[in-house]
Amino acid sequence: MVKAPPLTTRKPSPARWFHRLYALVYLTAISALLYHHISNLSSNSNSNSNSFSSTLLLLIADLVLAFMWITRQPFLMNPVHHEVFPENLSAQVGTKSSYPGLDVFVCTADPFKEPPIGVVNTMLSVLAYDYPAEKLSVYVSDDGGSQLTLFALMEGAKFARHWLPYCRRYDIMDRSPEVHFGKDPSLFTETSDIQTMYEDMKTTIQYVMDQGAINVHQLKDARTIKALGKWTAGFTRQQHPTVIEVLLKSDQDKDVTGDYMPNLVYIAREKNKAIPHHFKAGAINALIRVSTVLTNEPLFLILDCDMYSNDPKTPLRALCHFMDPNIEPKLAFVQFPQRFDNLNKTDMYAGEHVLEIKTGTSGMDGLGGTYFMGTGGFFRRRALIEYPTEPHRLWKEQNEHGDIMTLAQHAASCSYEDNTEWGSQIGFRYGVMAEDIYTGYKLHCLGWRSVSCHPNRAAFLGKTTITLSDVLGQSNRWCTGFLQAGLNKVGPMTYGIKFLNPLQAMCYTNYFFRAFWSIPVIIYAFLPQLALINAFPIFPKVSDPWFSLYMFLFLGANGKNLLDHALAGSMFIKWWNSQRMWLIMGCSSYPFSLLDWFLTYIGISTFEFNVTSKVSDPELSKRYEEGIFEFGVESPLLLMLGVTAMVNLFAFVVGITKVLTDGARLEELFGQLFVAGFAVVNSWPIYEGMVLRSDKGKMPTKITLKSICAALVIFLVFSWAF
Ligand SMILES: O=c1ccn([C@@H]2O[C@H](COP(=O)(O)OP(=O)(O)O[C@H]3O[C@H](CO)[C@@H](O)[C@H](O)[C@H]3O)[C@@H](O)[C@H]2O)c(=O)[nH]1
Ligand SMILES: [Mn+2]
Repeated sequence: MVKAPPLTTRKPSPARWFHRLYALVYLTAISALLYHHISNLSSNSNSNSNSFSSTLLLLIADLVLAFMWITRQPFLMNPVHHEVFPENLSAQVGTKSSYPGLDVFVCTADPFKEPPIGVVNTMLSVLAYDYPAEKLSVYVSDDGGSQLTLFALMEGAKFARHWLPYCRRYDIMDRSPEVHFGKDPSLFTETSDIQTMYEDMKTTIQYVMDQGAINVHQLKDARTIKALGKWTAGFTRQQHPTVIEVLLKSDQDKDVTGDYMPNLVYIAREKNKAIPHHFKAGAINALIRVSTVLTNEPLFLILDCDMYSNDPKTPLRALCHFMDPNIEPKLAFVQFPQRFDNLNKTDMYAGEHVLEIKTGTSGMDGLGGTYFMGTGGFFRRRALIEYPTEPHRLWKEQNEHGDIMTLAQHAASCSYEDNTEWGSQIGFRYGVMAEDIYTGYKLHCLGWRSVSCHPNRAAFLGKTTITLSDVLGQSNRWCTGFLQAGLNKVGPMTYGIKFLNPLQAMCYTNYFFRAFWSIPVIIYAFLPQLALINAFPIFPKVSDPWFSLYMFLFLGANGKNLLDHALAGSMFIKWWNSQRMWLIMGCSSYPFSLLDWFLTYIGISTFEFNVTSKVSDPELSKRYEEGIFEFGVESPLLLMLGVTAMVNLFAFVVGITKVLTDGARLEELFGQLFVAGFAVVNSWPIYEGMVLRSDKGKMPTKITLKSICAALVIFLVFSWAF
C-alpha cells in the first residue's frame, strides 16, 4: 500500500545543542557569583553594616535573577518546528464534505473601546473562510451588551451577501474588507461597487456610533426593529437579559450568487450586577454552551474582536494537526501565535514579543505543548466540555429537549453555572485574570497536548498597544493574572510538576512568576546608585578577577539575548527596545503586579479586566510611527518610572563628578557608574518626555514634577543615612 503523504512534520531545531552548551557555561558563572556573595556575606557579617546589607541585597537580586534564568532555559532546550501540508488533506481526509465542522467565537466587550466596525471586519474575515459554509458558524459574544454592536453586525451580515462571493470568485487573500480596500484594490470589475457598499455600511455604522444610541422608531426594517427592540428601558450593560440573535442561518440565507452562507449568531449573555461574570472566561464559557446547543461542532476557534483573519486557509492548517493520524489523540488546541499589523519599524514597546512568540512557543512545543495566548487558538471541543458524541447538529427549531432557542437562552443565563463545575473543571477556568494561559495550563495538567503553528503569512493580525500607559497597564494585568495562576494551590512548581514534563512546568513557572523580575531590576536600579552618591563601592574593582565575572555575566546575558533575537529574525534595534521595555516594566508594571496580587489575595481589592482600547487617533499613531514615546495618562506606573530615571541621572552626574575630582576612585566605582550610565542611556526617551518635548504625548507635567521631587528626597535621605 502506498503511504499517504504527511499532513504534518516535526523537526527539532539544530540550535538546541548550542543553547544547551551555553546554558551549562552560564550556569557555572552564575554559581560562581552566588558563591562570591555568600563568602563575602560571611566575611562581612561582623564588620561594616553597610557592606553587609548591600551584599545581602545583591545576593537577593542575583538569586531571583538566577531563578528566572534557570526557569527560562527549558524554552531553549528542545525547540521543535512543525510544518503542515494542507495540500495533502484530500488524500488523507477526503473531500471537503468530510471535514469536521468549525465554530468561530469572536469576543467583544465595549463598543467605545472596540469600535463595532472593527468587530464587523473580524467577523467578515472569518465568515469568508475557505471552508464549507454548512460546516462553519460564527458566534460574536458582546459583553458590552450593546445595541450599537448588534446593529453593526446586522449591517455586516447584509454586506456579507456580497462580500463572500466576491472573495471566493477572485480568491482574495485579505478577507477583512478594511484591509482589502486599504490596499488600493482597483482590480476587478465589481471592486468599486463592493467598495462603495462597504463605505456606505461604514458611514451608517459611524452615524449610529456618533449618535451613541439607536432610535428604533427611525428604523425601517422589521427584523432590525424587532432585534433592537430588546433594549428596553432599564437594559444596561451590567444588567440585562440574554439576547441571542441569529443573523444568518446556513440552511436558509443565501448570498447574492445563490450559495448558502455560514451561520452567524450574536450573543449578549445575561448580566446581573450581583453575579460575577468572570470577564472573558465567562464569555467564552457562554459561547461554548450556546454553540453546543446550536451547532455543536467538534472544533472551535477563539478570537479577540481585533484579530482578523489574514489567511482564508488557516482552518485547513489547523485541520492538518487535528486530522493527522500520527499525532497525539489528546491534542487539545492548535495555537497560531499572535501577530500585529500596527507595529512600528523599531517595535519601540516590544509588542511583537519576538522571543516569546517564536522561541517560546516552539520551545514549549517540544516539551508537551505550547501555552494558549487568548486568541488564534483552534480547540477540540471535547477538551473543554463533555458533550454527546454522536455527530448531531441541533440546528433545528425543535429537538427532544424542547425549543432550541429557549435552551440557548438558558445556556447563556447567569444562573446556569450555579452548582456546576463550570470554571473549575469544565470550560475556561475562573479566578485568574490571565484566563488564557491558565486554562491552557490546566488542560496540560490533565494530559492534553497542544502545538503552535507558524505559517509565513500570519494567520491573524491584530492591534498592539501603542501608548506606554496602555502597554504598562496591559502588562500589569497580565502579570497579576500570572501571579494568581502561579501562587495558588495548583501552581506549576507544587502541583503542575506532578503531571507535566518538568521542563514544561518550569516554562509555566517562568511565565507565572514574571513579576518577580521586578526584585532584581529595582535593586539594581537603586542600590548601586545610592551607594554611588556616597562614593561607597559595592562591586569588585576593575582589576579584581571577580570584576571579569560580572562583565561576563552582563555581556553574556545581553549578547545571548541579542543572538536569540537574531536567530528569530529580528534586528539589533528591536533587541535594544525589548531589553529597555524589560527594564521599564521591571520598575513599573511588575512591582505593581506584585502589589495588586497581594491586595487581591488578602481581599482588600478586586481586580478588573480593563479592556485595552482599539480606537486609533491619527496624531497618536503618527507619533508612534515616528518612534516617539507616548506616555499617556498620569498613573503611579509612570511615577515609578520617572523616579527611577531621575535617581539614576542624579547618581550618574554625582558619580562622574566624584571620579573627576578624585581619579583614584574610578577603579572601584566603575561598576556602579556603568550601571547608572546604562540606566541613563535607556532612560533617554523618559528625560526627553519630561523636559524636551511639548507635544501631547509628553510625560504629564505633574509626573515630571513629582518624580524630580521624590528623587531629590531619596537622594538627600540617602546621603545623610549612609
Ligand atoms: O469582560 C470581558 C473583557 C474582555 N473581553 C474580550 O477579551 C479580549 C481581550 O481583551 P483585550 O482588552 O484586548 O486584552 P489584551 O490584553 O489585548 O488581550 C490579551 O490578554 C488577554 C488576557 O489577559 C487575552 O484574553 C487576550 O486574548 C490577549 O490578546 C477582547 O476581545 C475583549 O473584547 C470580553 O469578552 N469580556
Ligand atoms: Mn487585545
